[in-house]
Formats: sequence, structure tokens, C-alpha cells
Amino acid sequence: MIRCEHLTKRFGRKAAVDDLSFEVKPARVTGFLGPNGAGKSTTIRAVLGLDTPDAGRALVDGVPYRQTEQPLRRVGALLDAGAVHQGRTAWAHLAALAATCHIRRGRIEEVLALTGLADVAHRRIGTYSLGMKQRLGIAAALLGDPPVLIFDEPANGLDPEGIRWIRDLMRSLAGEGRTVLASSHLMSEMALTADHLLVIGRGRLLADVPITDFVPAGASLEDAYLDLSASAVEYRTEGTDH
Ligand SMILES: Nc1ncnc2c1ncn2[C@@H]1O[C@H](COP(=O)(O)OP(=O)(O)OP(=O)(O)O)[C@@H](O)[C@H]1O
Repeated sequence: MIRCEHLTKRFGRKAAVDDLSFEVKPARVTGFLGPNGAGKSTTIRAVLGLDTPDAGRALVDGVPYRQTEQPLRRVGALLDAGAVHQGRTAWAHLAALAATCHIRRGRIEEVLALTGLADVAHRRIGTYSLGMKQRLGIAAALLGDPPVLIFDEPANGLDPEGIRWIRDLMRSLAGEGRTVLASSHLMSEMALTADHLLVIGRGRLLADVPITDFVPAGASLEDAYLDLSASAVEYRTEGTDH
């Protein structure tokens, strides 16, 4: 379970995340939605201990991430899939990560097979397509077999087959009782993947609801989302009220 309590993060005078409180519960896929600049990445970075909040706190299973022992076994995260050493092979990249948490070598083969990368595991990452790099990021997230998974734009760069694959993977991870938080701008994909939604705008919570309650009968998730977030789109309102 992920829990944010009054989380606040400012950059200069601007609050990127503003008194945000929510829980992400296990055994379901929670979609994390919000317009560009809403604060999704900042929230995820705070949960992962990559940003220090100005107020409030973020906990993973009751503990701040930075205090977690063997973090890869507690939380798997996909952030920027391109931010890996391009000269390394996938196998070497995963082996280096595995060594930091004493993860057995056999697990590397398992996640390579799970993500469809077994045949290219000994190629340099620099030669990979965007979709292959995305799969490698997911392999790294799964390496420690963690109960909590955070995916920032997991479908990014994936082709239709890959998009279905990540959808099925997230559903099955939640089906195993894991906590799955996924941000996305792809509403049609979220509608097929998420059980629950967290919607933020300008760093504040706009909705924390089961997806079935969020979408009125006869409407689409896109309609419901755009109605809710219209007033919180940063680029339309910039300079008008803060
Ligand atoms: N390191 C930083 N320095 C200054 N401002 C930042 C920094 N990181 C984020 N911000 C600002 O904080 C706000 C929230 O950004 P964030 O990246 O968290 O939004 P997001 O919801 O993830 O957006 P997107 O959907 O575009 O990825 C934005 O106004 C952004 O410009």
C-alpha cells in the first residue's frame, strides 16, 4: 500500500504538489491521471524518495521509501525508461541491479522471459527501440518481485501488442494482490486497465474513486476526465490566478 499524507512539494513559489492525501490499495490497478504539469511525476518521485517533500510524507507499506531495506524487493518502479547506460546489455543492466539487493541470477532470466526480451538480452541497450527500452524498464521493476509497483506512462513507446501486454501484466499483478499505480494520458487504455482512479490537477486531489463511479452511464472515461480536469489545465490558466 502507498500512502501520501498532506504531501506538499514546491519549486520556487509554485506548489507542484499541494497538500495531497490518498492511499493506493493492494489488489487493484489504480490509474493516476491529471493534465500535463498536474504533479503526477512529482508525487511519484516523492513516494520513491527522489524528491524531498516540503511538508507531509509519503509511505510505502508504512515506511518512507528511503528507510526501506532492499528497496527493489519492496517497490518496483518504471520512470524514465531511457535513463539507463546505453552501452550495457540488458542482461548486464539487470545483473547490476540484482547485485544491489542480493537477487538470485535466475530471476534475471525470469523477468527477461516475462518481458519478451530473452532473445535480445545480450544486445546493447543503445540498439533497442523505445518499446524494448520500456520493456527493460518493466523487467527492472519486476526484478525484486515487489508487492508494490509504480509505472509512469507504462504504455509509452509500445505498439498495440505491447499495450495489450502491459495491460494484461498490470491486471495480473493486481490479481496477485499487489499494489499497482500507473500514470497515463491514454484514457481509452486506462478505461480498460484501471479499477480505481486518482485524478489530480495543479497538485491537488480532484477525485479518488472506483472507475465505475467516475464514468456516468453512456459516457466515456475521456468525457468524464475532461469535464473534471478542464478547470485544472495549467497551460490554459497560466498567469491568471497565481
Ligand atoms: N525540478 C523541477 N524544477 C522546477 N519545477 C518543476 C520541477 N519538476 C516539476 N516541476 C514543475 O512542477 C509541476 C508539476 O510537474 P510534474 O512533472 O510533476 O507534472 P506531471 O503531472 O507529471 O506532468 P506530465 O503529465 O506533463 O508528465 C509543473 O509545473 C512542473 O513544471
